Amino acid sequence: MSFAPPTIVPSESLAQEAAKWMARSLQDALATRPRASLALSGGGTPGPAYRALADLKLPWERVDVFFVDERFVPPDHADSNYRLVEDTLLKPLRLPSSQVFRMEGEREDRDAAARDYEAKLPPVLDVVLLGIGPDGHTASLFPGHPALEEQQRRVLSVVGPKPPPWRMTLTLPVLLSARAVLNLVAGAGKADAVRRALAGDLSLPAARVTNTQWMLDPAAAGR
Ligand SMILES: O=C(O)[C@H](O)[C@@H](O)[C@H](O)[C@H](O)COP(=O)(O)O
Repeated sequence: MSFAPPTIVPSESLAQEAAKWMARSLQDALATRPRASLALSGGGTPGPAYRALADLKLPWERVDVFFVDERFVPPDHADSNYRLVEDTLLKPLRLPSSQVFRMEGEREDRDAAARDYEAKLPPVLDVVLLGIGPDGHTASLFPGHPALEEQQRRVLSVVGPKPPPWRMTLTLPVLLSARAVLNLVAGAGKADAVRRALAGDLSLPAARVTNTQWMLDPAAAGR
């Protein structure tokens, strides 16, 4: 199976275009269902897209926010994906906590935290925002890690090479069953990983999420 052709967007409008893609996908889900689920990644790339999304008009009272992955740090830590999403999306929208399903990175028992998150996840996620690392990881699914082969568990705690090392992540079956998935990528440092993933190099975890639409800036598309 191959990917849909990537969308290439000027760097200055990447955040806005990603926000519009998320909004459209949420609207599509809400057209046929009472509520929609949105699962978000961390990292350095998506913050501006979340800020742009917060400015878009949507029936936010019908949207539930989930997480693709989380670092095992407290929610107010600078490395917390929750904190990123809180600062850029949840606070600007004043989204009530009843609509926010956080991965509990502050827990000592990491496996129990992952199992508890499985219980919170809906059967199918409507909209998922991913990123890719220069090594081809996506979510906190790293190249060569046994978590990549997981078929039963929907959420796992893993140790990865990207600091901070302890992570919680959705697994491939969850990502592959999602209704709309975007991989948002910026910068020349990702160009080689993007090229290899789009060419179907399955040693890259991002290449395994075959239902992904890619949105790249020209530097990330450079190879
Ligand atoms: O929390 C995380 O680290 C992620 O969710 C991770 O999968 C991220 O999307 C990529 O590493 C890209 O991250 P950057 O945007 O920082 O390059």
